Formats: sequence, structure tokens, C-alpha cells
Amino acid sequence: MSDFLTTSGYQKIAKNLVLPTRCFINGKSYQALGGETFTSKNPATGEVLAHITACQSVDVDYAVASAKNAFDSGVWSEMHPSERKGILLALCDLVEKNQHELAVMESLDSGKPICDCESIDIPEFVHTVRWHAELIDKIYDQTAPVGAGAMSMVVREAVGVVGAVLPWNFPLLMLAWKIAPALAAGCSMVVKPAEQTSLTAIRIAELASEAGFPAGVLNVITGGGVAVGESIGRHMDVDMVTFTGSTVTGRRFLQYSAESNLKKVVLELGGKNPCVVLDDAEDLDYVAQQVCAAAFWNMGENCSAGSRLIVQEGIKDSLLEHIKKRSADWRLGDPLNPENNLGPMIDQGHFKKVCDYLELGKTEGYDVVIGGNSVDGRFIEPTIFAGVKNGDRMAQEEIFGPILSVITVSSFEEAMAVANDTEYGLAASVFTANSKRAIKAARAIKAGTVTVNCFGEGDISTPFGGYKLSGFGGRDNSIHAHDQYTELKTIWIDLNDHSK
Ligand SMILES: NC(=O)C1=CN([C@@H]2O[C@H](COP(=O)(O)OP(=O)(O)OC[C@H]3O[C@@H](n4cnc5c(N)ncnc54)[C@H](O)[C@@H]3O)[C@@H](O)[C@H]2O)C=CC1
Ligand code: BAL
Repeated sequence: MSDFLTTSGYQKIAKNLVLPTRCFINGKSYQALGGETFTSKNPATGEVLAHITACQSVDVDYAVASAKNAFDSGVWSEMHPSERKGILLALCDLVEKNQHELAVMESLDSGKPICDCESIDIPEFVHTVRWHAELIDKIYDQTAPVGAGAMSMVVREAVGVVGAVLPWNFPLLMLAWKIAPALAAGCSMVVKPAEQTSLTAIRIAELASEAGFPAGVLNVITGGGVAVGESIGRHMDVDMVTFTGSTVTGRRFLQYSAESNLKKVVLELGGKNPCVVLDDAEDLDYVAQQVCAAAFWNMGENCSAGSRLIVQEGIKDSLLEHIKKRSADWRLGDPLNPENNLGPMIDQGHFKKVCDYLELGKTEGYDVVIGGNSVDGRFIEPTIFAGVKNGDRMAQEEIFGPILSVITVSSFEEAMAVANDTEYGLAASVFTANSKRAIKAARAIKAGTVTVNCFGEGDISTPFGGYKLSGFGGRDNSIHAHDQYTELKTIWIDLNDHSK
């Protein structure tokens, strides 16, 4: 559903919303033992939304014990797959029933435009959970070709207790990408949302309980990165961690695992993704629209944002003219106004970081094609710097804001070399009318997803994750995500008659 209300309709919902302040453990609302709280603020206004319970390692112990008890009891892990599916589908129905309230909560907490919350985040949450729910009563285990003397079954079993540590840029959607395959596979979970955006994750745990999830299967624990995130990463009873966030923090989870129980670790990390436009690209207005979406969607706070435009010199000027026109599609302002599609930066620390890149652009003397300014101390204008060299900081560092660097190249070969000249490898887009060049480019670029003649991340049926510093250990989405929340077990049955 994506019919928008009016701004005043959303404001009315916002006024009446009851925002959760306690987390959700073992089927109940839970207050951290230490009694401390942290504040969640509206990034668009700075207003305090909620004082949320700040958990510590002792609370993590309780959440993990609850998840482990639930898992070991078999109440979820051994439930008939079609029954598990039914409960996951019931959660989806409840999310749809509460769509507007969840959308407003997400927008207030994260600064995301309400139009995106309504038309992308919530429908995609539901689609993701339904897809994995629908999968679990249709997949079969295998037998191995071991001859007549034995029967060998190769079966998949749920990993156990999964810790999910989440980022703030897609609070609901990243929650879905992690919980849908893990819960469908039969795992129990301890989820830590980012401090900036805890509200909708808590609300989803409440709705899950209402949908019939047994206590302890889905626990949401709130608090800081070190107090809660590290405690999950080092916990001896957590069998796997799935993480989305910065590469710096992602590396830490490998360390936590190595220094504890060698838990499985799946990391979905940063990106500095190229949009390559070759000189035979058709319909430059469409290309410009896609380039703008790649760079500015979700305020550029997107790991797969196309933040480097690599354009062949013959069409650069013409493409930039189209991009200037298309940038008018991006309207900045009150996230609760459904006409706006650019909200504020997530918090003041991040706002300052992105402002520093605006300053860097001026210091470096780049051509400012559009934007270049901050607005109201919270928002950043969509900004394009031309004349950037790929070795520059602007083209190498993940900014996580609506800033696009334009790098000009003279040939296909140079475009490929520049596209790959990054420590990241999450996503890339290529625009060309020549199908051979499209396929060659898609094969040449070292990235987990390469889209041709469009910007995107694939869909629920395609794996999402990165090469190089963009990821480790697995993928979100698709049947591959389901598989990674399972262990492979071989059961070997001797059929020989040993009595002779
Ligand atoms: N790949 C992506 O989707 C994301 C990338 N980022 C990048 O990271 C930069 C910094 O943003 P942050 O919010 O600080 O990212 P972060 O990676 O530090 O935070 C993500 C999650 O990790 C947790 N965390 C933080 N420190 C931890 C630790 N020592 N041990 C365990 N868990 C920990 C946080 O509480 C949060 O839940 C951004 O400017 C952006 O460039 C941020 C969020 C998402
Ligand atoms: N774009 C979805 C994944 C992420 O930004 O973290």
C-alpha cells in the first residue's frame, strides 16, 4: 500500500503515537537492570522523542539466555515449517494493519521521508518476510550419491541463536533482511537496533508477539555499540552474528568471534559505488534520473549509493545538463510532508561529517554543478562536484550523504580501471546501449551487484552483499540468505549387512 495521507494527517498520527521506551525480551517489555536511558531525537528538528532503556552486558546475557532457551526447547526451531510460516505471515498482516503508524514512527526516528517509509520501507519489510515465510515449506534436503552400501542425507539445521546488529539508515528494512531468513530457518534472535533508530524494531517485536511468536524467539535489545553490540559479538551462546554498518565496526565482529566461540559472522559493509556512463548510453534524461536516484535516494545514506559518476568525456557536458534538470526532482524539507523526498542527516555528528566534505570540495576547487550547502543545520543540499580525480578523498571515502563526484574518463578500459580503483566492492551501475560492452563491464567490475541501464539493488530473489571491504561471509536476501542461517549436517547410514 502506498497511498499517501496529507502532511496534517501524518502530523496527527505523530501526535497520538505511543513511542516505546523499553526493549522486548522473552516475550515481554523489559527495562535494563541498570536503569539508565539514552535519548532518541527527531533528526529533522532535534526534538527528544523518547528516553529508551540502555542495556548493558548483563541484559544481553538475559536476552541471549531467553533466545537459547527458546531455541533449545524446539518451540520454534522444531515447529512444523508451515506453522512457522503461518506465524510469520500473521506478523506481515499486523505490519500492514499498522502501516501508517509504523511509517510515521520510522520517519520521526530516522528522518527518512514519509513517502519512502510508506512506499518502500514498509511494503519491502512485508515482502521480505512473506518471501522467506513462503520459502520454508517448499525446500527439500538432499541425499548424496554414495552407492548401495549406505544412505547419506545432507540436511540443513537452523544455526541456533543469531545476533543481529543493525544500522540506522534503513531501520525496518535491514531488520527484515536479517530476521526474515533467520526466523524462517528456525533460529532464535537477539536484535540490536542502532541507538539512533530503535523505535520500530521494538514495535515489530511487540507485533511479533501478538502474531504468535513464542517468547524468546525474537528479542530486541537497545543500547550502545560497545555495551550491547560488543557483548553480543563476544557472547559464547550466540552462534552467529549478522551485521550491517561501517567497515570499521564490521572488522571488530571478526575479532570478537575469533576471541570468543568462532561464531559465524556475516558482514554487509560500506561502499563507494560507481555509476559508469559510456558514450553510447541512450536517453540521457533517463540516465540522469537514475544517476540522481543512485546518489540522492535516502539522502545518500545508503551503502549502495552511486556516489562516483564515471562518465566518458564525449557525453559528459550533455549528461551534466540533464542531471541539473533532473536534480529538481529532489525536494528537501519536512520528512512528514509526502511531497519531500530528502530528509535531514541522521544526527548532528553525521551532519558535521558530511559538511566537512562540502568544505573539502571547496578547498579542492571542484566545479560545483549543483548544491554545495547545508540547510537549517540538519539537511544537506543534493550536491555534485565535477573535476574530481578518482584518487582524491572525495572519490575514495564513503561520505554517506547526498554528494556525487564526477570523474571523467576517455575509454571503456579506463572506466573499468577507475570503477575498480576503490577498496570497496558493493554495487555498480553501467549505462550503455552496447550489450557486449554491458556484459563485459558487468563481468569486469568487482562488486556484489552490477545493474545495467538502471540503478538498483536487485530484489528479494537476488543476493545482496559485497566484495573486498564491502562484505564478508555471506549475503542478504535470496535463498542464499536462508542457507546461511543453517548448518549443513551429513547423516550417514550404513546399509551393509554385517552379520555375514
Ligand atoms: N553499510 C551501511 O549500511 C552503513 C554504513 N555506515 C557508515 O558508517 C559510518 C559511521 O556510522 P555508525 O552509525 O557509527 O556505524 P556503525 O557501524 O558503528 O554502527 C552500526 C551498528 O553497530 C553498532 N556498533 C557500533 N560500535 C560497535 C562496537 N564497537 N561493537 C559492536 N557494535 C557496535 C552500532 O550501535 C550500530 O547498531 C557512517 O558515516 C557510514 O559511512 C553507517 C550505517 C550503515
Ligand atoms: N541499501 C541497503 C543496505 C544498506 O544501505 O545498508
